[in-house]
Amino acid sequence: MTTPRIAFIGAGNMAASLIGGLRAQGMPAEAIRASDRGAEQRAKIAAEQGIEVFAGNAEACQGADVIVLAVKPQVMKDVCLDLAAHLQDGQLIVSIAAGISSASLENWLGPRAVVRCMPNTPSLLRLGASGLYANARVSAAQRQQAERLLGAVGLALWLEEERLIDAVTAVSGSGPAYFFLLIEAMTASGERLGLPRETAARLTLQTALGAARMALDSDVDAAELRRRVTSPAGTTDAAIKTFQAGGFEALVEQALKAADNRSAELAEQLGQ
Ligand SMILES: NC(=O)C1=CN([C@@H]2O[C@H](COP(=O)(O)OP(=O)(O)OC[C@H]3O[C@@H](n4cnc5c(N)ncnc54)[C@H](OP(=O)(O)O)[C@@H]3O)[C@@H](O)[C@H]2O)C=CC1
Ligand SMILES: O=C(O)[C@@H]1CCC=N1
Repeated sequence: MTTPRIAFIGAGNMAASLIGGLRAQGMPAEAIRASDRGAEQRAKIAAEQGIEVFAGNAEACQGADVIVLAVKPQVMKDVCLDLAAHLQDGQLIVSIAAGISSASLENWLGPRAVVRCMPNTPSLLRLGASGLYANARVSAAQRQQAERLLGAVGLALWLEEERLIDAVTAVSGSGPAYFFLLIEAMTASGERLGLPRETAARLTLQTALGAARMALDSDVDAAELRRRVTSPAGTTDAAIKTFQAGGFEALVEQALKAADNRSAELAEQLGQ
């Protein structure tokens, strides 16, 4: 397969993560371009990634095979309405915006092949996790292009139903922030228990990495791995009981439900 030419509309956090991952995977800088309304943002991504940047979104899309819409959901409608007249036949639209349906995108852009996906920021390290949904206009070749784009920066899993993108957003799109919160809290607690901050931070991070690696590589599930750490009436047991007494599992469920609801709410508010 020849290298598709990819245009990113919006060159913020997520575009930088995806572009960084694609570049690390060996995609040539010439195959990637980006537009952003901010001159500083354009200069930053051009310097970091060596790609060509544009102030105009339509200009960036000229000749692209794949157009990645990477602006905030709140500006997506205006961006699409401005772009609609400038798109070319056969271009694949890939949207990474939370809560913007493929139907809304087609309302604003006209009938288009649209892949909606929900990546996450570890894509920068090629450790991303994405869910993808293709509308009926997406060809088999375009499906491959989208899978190649997201697969280049980590795990890319297809979804049969678009509504499940909300759940992917709640689990893995927003997910890195939940782990960062736990890392922040464990580091601060370690420090309060007397460890130097740097020591607490390094122990926490290595533990997070080791636990994730073990869970990935193991043939038993996370619950069994947890049981193996937990000696009867030991230290882990004391900590886990404290988590559970505080309603940890119910809180996680509430938090993910809030993210899932917010994704659906954004679709309702911004999709008209
Ligand atoms: N961050 C994350 O972890 C994830 C984000 N997403 C989705 O990715 C999308 C982008 O998020 P994120 O990268 O965090 O956001 P950012 O704000 O970092 O990036 C968006 C960029 O688009 C620019 N922009 C705004 N309006 C326009 C316009 N009209 N034309 C061109 N560029 C414009 C913004 O400029 P300015 O700053 O001036 O507004 C900004 O530089 C969102 O839709 C979000 O839902 C999906 C998965 C994970
Ligand atoms: O917080 C957000 O809305 C975006 C979508 C997933 C991660 N960040």
